[in-house]
Formats: sequence, C-alpha cells, structure tokens
Amino acid sequence: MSFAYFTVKDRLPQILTKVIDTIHRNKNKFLEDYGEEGIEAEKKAISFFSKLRNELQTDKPILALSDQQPDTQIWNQYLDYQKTLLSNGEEPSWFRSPWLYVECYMYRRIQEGMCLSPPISGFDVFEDVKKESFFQSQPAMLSLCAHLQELKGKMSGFSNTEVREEIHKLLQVSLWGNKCDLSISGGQDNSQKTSVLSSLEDFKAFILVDDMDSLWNILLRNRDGNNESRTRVDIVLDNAGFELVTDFILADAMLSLNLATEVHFHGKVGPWYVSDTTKHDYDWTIQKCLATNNKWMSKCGQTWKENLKKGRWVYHQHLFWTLPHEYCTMAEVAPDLYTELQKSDLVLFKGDLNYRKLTGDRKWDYTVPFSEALRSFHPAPLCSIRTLKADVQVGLQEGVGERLSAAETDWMISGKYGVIQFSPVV
Ligand SMILES: O=P(O)(O)OC[C@H]1O[C@](O)(CO)[C@@H](O)[C@@H]1O
Ligand SMILES: [Mn+2]
Repeated sequence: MSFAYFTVKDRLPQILTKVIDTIHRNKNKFLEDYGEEGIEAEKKAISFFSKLRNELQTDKPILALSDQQPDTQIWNQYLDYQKTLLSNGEEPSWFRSPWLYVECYMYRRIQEGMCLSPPISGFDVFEDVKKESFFQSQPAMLSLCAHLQELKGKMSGFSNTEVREEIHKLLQVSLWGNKCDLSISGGQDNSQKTSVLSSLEDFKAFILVDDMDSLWNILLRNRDGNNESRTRVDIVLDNAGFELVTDFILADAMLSLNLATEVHFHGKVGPWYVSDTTKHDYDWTIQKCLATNNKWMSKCGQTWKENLKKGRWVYHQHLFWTLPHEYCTMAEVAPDLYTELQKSDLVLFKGDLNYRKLTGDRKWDYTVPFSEALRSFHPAPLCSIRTLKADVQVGLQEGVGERLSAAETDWMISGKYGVIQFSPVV
C-alpha cells in the first residue's frame, strides 16, 4: 500500500473526524457568540463535513467548489484540467486523482464548509490543536530563546567562523523543527519535548543533503559588505507551534548577526494541512512569547514585535500558497508573487509540502539535480529546509537512495531524515 493511498484512506478521514469533534466541542461558544444562529451554523458545518468524509471514503467524484471566494474559480478550473487528463470521460475521484491535488482539495473543502456556515465562518477548526502544540513545546522554545539572548550578549566580538557555526546550528534547529507538524500525525500531539540544540550533533547523520555553506556564502556578503548593502531573506513558512518559533529564532539571528537586513515571511490565508501558519497564528505566537513570564522568551517576543513595526520583518500572504499548483506554474498563475520573490536574495522554503510542490511531487530518480526538478522555478536563490514525510527526494549522491530503501522502508516518510537543499538561479 503506498503512503499516498494510506493518507487518503486513513489519515484524511481521521482529520475530518477531528474537525467534526472540534466544531461540536465549540457548540457553547457558538451559542454564546451568536445565539440560536450559531447553533444552526454548527449543525450545518457538521453535516457538511460528515458528507465530505463520506464522499472521500466512498471514492465519490471530486466536486466543484460552491463558495464565492477569490480562488474558487481557479480551483474549479483546475478540476476541469484534471478531467482533461482522464480518458473516456472518467471523472476525477478521491482515489483516482493525484495525491497532492486531493490532499490540498480536502483542506480547501474544509474552508468551503466553514465559509458556507455563517456566522461561524471565521472559526479556525485547527486553532485549538495549534495552540495546544505551542504550549506543549514551551520548554523547548524557552531553551532556544535563552540561547538566542545569550548569543546576542557575546556576538559583538565574533569572528566569521563563529558566526558561521552559529547560523549552521540555527538552520538545523529550524530543520528539525519541521518534524512537528500535525498533519502527519493525523492531528495528534506531535510537539517538541526536548531542546534540539543539545541533539544537533547526533542528528547530523540524518541530514541527507547539506548545502548550508551555499547559504552561508550568500549571507556572508551582507556581513562583509558596506553598511549600505541590503540583503533580503524570505521564509515561506510551514507549521505554527514549535517550528514557527525556530523560524523566528533563525530570522532574528540573521538580522542580529548582520547577515541580512530584512526578513519577509509568507503564510497561508486560511487553515491548511492542520498546523500551517496563518496571519492569526503568526501574531498570536509573537504576542504569547511576549506575554510569558520567562524573561528570555518575553525579550524575544518584544524584539520580534519591534522588528515588524520597524519593517525589518514583513509578513505576506498570498492565495497561491493554498492552491494545488506546483511551483513551476507560479510565474503564470501568480505573477505578482513570483515578482515579489525575485526581490529576494535567498528564499527558504520550510517543510515537506513545499518540497512536494517545488518538485511537482513526481517520481524523480533520487540523483536528479534539485535545480532540474524545480523546472523553470528560479525566482531567486532558494533552499528547501525539510524533513522527509512524503515519497519524493532528489539530489542525492549515487547509491544513497537505494541504500536507505534497502535498510529502512519508511525512510522517506518518517520525518527522521532531513535536507537543507539549495538551488542557485540557473
Ligand atoms: O508540514 P509539512 O512538513 O509540510 O508536512 C505536511 C506533510 O504531511 C503530509 O500530510 C503527510 O506526509 C504530507 O502530505 C505533507 O507533505
Ligand atoms: Mn505543514
């Protein structure tokens, strides 16, 4: 049984069941906020999601979206396109369509279900689990915040070698932070319990592609350049919770160590793949850090808030990140976003889903160069920072993929391995 099949058959219905439970559990909140209308909406949403789960489990055709959102038409056109790929008038269905498309489609249908259930439409069905995962990983986050503040205290005398070592560390922390997504665990707790910093050396053996020095060469230019030089780094965010805090720590360090002058973050417009970061999650996380009674963490929160105010950090959102499209179509489907990314000196793509979209989720040979798998997607020098949770991997040395496959059947989906994989503009 392929991982794709297992996902659609077991994991996605499980996530829908959790969504239904969550809405049911919040019934009183809806009653308090909206009275009887809130209760009616709760019923409507639950019946929508039960029906959706049934469509999925019985392999019904993929339906066009019926809400009126800015991306509705694009989704429906994409469905029409999927139809053209099938011969003899067959209809795309849940089990007979590409995994990437079906999985994205399910999350888009969840948005549709909420959208069609006013007045509770603004309710984020994954907010509870995202918050819980933040609180569960708080000890691990605290130790990272303490580490960062300590670093700031001593970095003024740092040599480039020391700075390099530090940024390598924080890149790895951000990589392993990607283990903590809630979609792979079907919405179950998957938080970080221990400090990653102390385990980095042990984990090194699991980094299959390590291009950290290519990033370093870009960042070093800013540090060594004159004061007027500007270096913009973009981070295409993945999960809220522990991973987001590791990304904040990395972004903060890049500014503080004078490796970048501005960091631009890209988040999702709505709830996505359970734990993906929305604007609300982003602001909430900074606010929560700021308000804790731990002095290191609250100092971090304060700095991050100021960074936003002063424009050193910028938050962006774009519909494209929640479309099913692979990134080689970005220039055509979302030219404005492509142009925005072209302004960057380095774009970091966090997480597994981004990797699948970068490579088009194809069955590439393990040794195909990353730049080739990106096809025409080269807006700026870019890097994927991702733990392996889906069966696509390129850019490995000859024989490595085969050796791993022989030794561990689940090496591509366990999240145990990771890559920090760079592509220049070619
Ligand atoms: O949060 P991430 O790293 O993008 O992981 C999400 C991944 O989890 C899955 O749902 C299961 O592997 C994939 O579809 C997806 O690529
Ligand atoms: Mn995710």
